[in-house]
Amino acid sequence: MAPKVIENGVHLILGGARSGKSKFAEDMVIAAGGGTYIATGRAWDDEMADRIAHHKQRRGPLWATIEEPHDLCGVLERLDQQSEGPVLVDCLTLWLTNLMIGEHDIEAEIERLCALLPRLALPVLLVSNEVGFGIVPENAMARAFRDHAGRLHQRIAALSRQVTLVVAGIPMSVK
Ligand SMILES: Nc1nc2c(ncn2[C@@H]2O[C@H](COP(=O)(O)OP(=O)(O)OP(=O)(O)O)[C@@H](O)[C@H]2O)c(=O)[nH]1
Repeated sequence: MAPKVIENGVHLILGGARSGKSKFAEDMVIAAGGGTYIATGRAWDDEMADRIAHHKQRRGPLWATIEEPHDLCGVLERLDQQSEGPVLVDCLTLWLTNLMIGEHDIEAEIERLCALLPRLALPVLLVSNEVGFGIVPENAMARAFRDHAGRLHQRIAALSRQVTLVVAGIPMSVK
């Protein structure tokens, strides 16, 4: 069950694929009367396009949606000047994937995000995939991704007011 009140500051929401992490975060924003959804995902094939259409339909009219695969910090900075409502970012791991594919400077982007988040007046919910529980991936890019994600989560968790791990649809409070 989602907490009824969204507190100021950052709330990191972790979970595996199809763990219910997005629904948990969305329910919190809906309970607060709506907000802005920042989608970092892209419709790279028909299956993802179907999923995105399903997500849009599920969210309904309480939301403003911004689709931004790379410049997450730029969008957050603009929103912080324009609105007061909660912002949900879904998800950090797709943002990392997009940065890796686009050969961006990942460490610099992580530094930029970690410097920005504590300065925001907006309540921000950050959804991300916990990818570190499995065996060591065979290919180098997957290992680099897993390592970037693990380090990013540690940095974000340290500055977050709340951290929740969603397991099989059940939110577990970590911080
Ligand atoms: N471009 C775009 N992407 C979206 C939109 N809505 C959702 N997404 C993307 O869809 C992704 C979630 O897709 P799924 O694979 O279905 O869900 P999941 O996160 O694995 O599942 P849960 O753990 O249950 O949340 C999010 O990370 C978003 O980036 C949208 O309106 N536009």
